[in-house]
Amino acid sequence: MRRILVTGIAGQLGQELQKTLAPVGKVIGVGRETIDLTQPDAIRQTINEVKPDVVVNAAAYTGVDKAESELELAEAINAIAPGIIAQECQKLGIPLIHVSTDYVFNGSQSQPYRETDPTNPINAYGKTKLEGEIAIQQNCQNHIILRTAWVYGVGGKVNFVKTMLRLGGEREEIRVVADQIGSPTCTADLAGAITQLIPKFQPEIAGIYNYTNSGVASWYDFAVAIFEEAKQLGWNLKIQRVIPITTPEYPTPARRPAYSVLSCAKISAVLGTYPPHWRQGLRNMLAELYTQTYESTNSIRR
Ligand SMILES: NC(=O)C1=CN([C@@H]2O[C@H](COP(=O)(O)OP(=O)(O)OC[C@H]3O[C@@H](n4cnc5c(N)ncnc54)[C@H](O)[C@@H]3O)[C@@H](O)[C@H]2O)C=CC1
Repeated sequence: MRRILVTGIAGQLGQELQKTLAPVGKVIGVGRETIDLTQPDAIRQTINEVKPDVVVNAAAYTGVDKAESELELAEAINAIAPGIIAQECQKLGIPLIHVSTDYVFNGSQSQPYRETDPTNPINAYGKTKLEGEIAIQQNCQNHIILRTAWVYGVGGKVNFVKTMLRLGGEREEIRVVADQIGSPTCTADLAGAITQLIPKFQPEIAGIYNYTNSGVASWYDFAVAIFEEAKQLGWNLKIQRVIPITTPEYPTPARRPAYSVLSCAKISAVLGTYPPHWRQGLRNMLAELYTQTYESTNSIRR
């Protein structure tokens, strides 16, 4: 049976991969305690001990704002570590599937970014992720770099959906940025795509791919949809009004691209299907989260 080493197993994507990858191989999931990506020797040692048939790198420094002041740490995890993983995969002759981001682009385009469009990150996180992509391309022939965006999942400790549900339970009114456009992407669909890619991998398909859910939204649209769908499920929320605001009205340490829609035509040709619409992904995620949240409350009551 194929052995799949997954880094970042405790992250929102990692947790989903643990579930979805089971039918295509034996998952060896490692978290920060087993393989600290700031330690090159630990990376080399773990890969050589596990002897995987494929590596999925789902670990990353994902604090977009904190990366502005912790550049060295972000670089170690997002730029240097992927290069070392890539070297080990190359030595073993195995494929590496690595997850990257829409933040490699500056967001000035008004049509979906294709894999070949010029990169130009506008924040520290995006720069470190781009450096990681380059390190992989230079060190491992059999790579898939999967760029995604606006990721959320049931397993995440913090993500936009969970933040909205918390705030929506506390407040009647909330202000959300309406001038940044992207495609909210649920980990279940992203992990599903990675799961499909693994058995299909051949050296001829190596390269960069975009994968997000279909359709576009602003953070404001996304928030409105979260509340609509959650209320339909019976979620207990106070929220009455979502107010659209502009990016300058919600200043953050890191700049964010205004437009980060990614074209998924290339990966759809490989998978034989387009990604589901983001609203469907959201509906599925909320249904699962609702069951988890309210089932555990019921069991406490009992
Ligand atoms: N969350 C998002 O909106 C987006 C995420 N991505 C990318 O998707 C991938 C998955 O991200 P998420 O699951 O959302 O992130 P996450 O923050 O939920 O998980 C990242 C994982 O990496 C691990 N990690 C951090 N530092 C480490 C270290 N020094 N050594 C070992 N492990 C370490 C963390 O413990 C965590 O489990 C990442 O490559 C991220 O850059 C891309 C676009 C958007």
